[in-house]
Amino acid sequence: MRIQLQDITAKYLKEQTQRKLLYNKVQELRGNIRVFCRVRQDTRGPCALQFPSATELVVPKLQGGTELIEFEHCYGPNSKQETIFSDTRPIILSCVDGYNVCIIAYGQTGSGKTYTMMGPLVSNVHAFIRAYVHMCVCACGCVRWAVDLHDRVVNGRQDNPGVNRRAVTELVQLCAEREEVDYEITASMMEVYNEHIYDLLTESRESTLSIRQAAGRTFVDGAKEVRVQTQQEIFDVMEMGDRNRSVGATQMNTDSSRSHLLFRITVKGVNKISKQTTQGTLTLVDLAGSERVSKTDASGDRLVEAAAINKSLSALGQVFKALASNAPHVPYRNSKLTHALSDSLGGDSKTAVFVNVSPLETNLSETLMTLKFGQGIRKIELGPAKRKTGPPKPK
Ligand SMILES: Nc1ncnc2c1ncn2[C@@H]1O[C@H](COP(=O)(O)OP(=O)(O)OP(=O)(O)O)[C@@H](O)[C@H]1O
Repeated sequence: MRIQLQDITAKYLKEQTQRKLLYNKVQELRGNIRVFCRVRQDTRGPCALQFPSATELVVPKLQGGTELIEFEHCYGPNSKQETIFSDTRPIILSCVDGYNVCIIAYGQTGSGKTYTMMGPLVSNVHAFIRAYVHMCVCACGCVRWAVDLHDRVVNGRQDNPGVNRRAVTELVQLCAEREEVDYEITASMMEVYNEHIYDLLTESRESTLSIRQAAGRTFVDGAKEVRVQTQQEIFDVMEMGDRNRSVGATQMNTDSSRSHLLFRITVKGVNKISKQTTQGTLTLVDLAGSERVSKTDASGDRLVEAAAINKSLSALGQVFKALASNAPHVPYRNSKLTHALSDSLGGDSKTAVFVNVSPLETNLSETLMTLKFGQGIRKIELGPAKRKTGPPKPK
């Protein structure tokens, strides 16, 4: 009887390992780094881009003529948030399996990065007016309903969530489905602002965080890690950090994010039967907008911010370029952003990049620059990702 049980357990573990390897192989064949293009909706003018197929877009060139550009998927202005997430969903399972996964939104200021990652933000005034009207309408007894409605209106992100919330929902669900594994999930949230890393989960902005290396891993030292269990707990952490983010008005976007946002979820698993351990991370990155200083009319603090943003984005471009050319040295340390992401970019991880662009003709030169950046990343052929597993934990 005992031998029979051991046999079944061994068979089960073998099959489980084979499933993970097979799944990873499928992901690798599709590419460890995938680039998607999203063109935002903008009612201020017609869309200057065309979409001949799901993977192609045609852009007018500045000097005349057009250019056909290909991505893993091109999402037009009417694409829904759930469609945007559908291509990214499969790599979330890789994180649960013990790989580092990184999802990045890149693009010009106001091109829809935060919309893609977080979801729409209902402006405070708009939200207040709508909530007030609903409160009045509901004053005759349905207070509870009115309060619920108010909460939903204030946070449009709950109604039409972006990649971040959908990724969290998927991750929590996948962990729950694996009854044979005990998972410990922690969340941290940081921003890189003016080449300094700030912990968004602590209120003080007096101290900055530094990056360290230990046991072959690069990590942000001292970043607060919050133990979380449910989807709602992760959303609460996200909202807490989001409130502390540096936001400023630029001429291109009144709610412009002036920092790079890094939301990291670490998933540690211990298989109850084999005691094998895994550790994967899911890093969700909403980059600050790339912008031409002249166009945004930046001065003073905004100018300093713009210079720091452009410097770190160009460092990110250099990292992708080095990876694309298989260079022996990848300059991760050229900026705080790339240094903090070094474990999540490169051969050891799986990355999805959304290049966000505007549909308007007035933004064509930035759109072309963004698309070129995305094309550069597409050239990268990353080696097989390494799964982070550990020996069985002692009983
Ligand atoms: N696909 C979309 N559909 C409708 N509205 C959108 C879409 N994408 C963006 N917007 C709207 O455009 C505005 C700018 O978007 P968002 O703040 O996401 O840009 P961003 O790229 O994050 O800008 P920044 O780099 O300045 O932070 C917001 O009001 C947002 O609601």
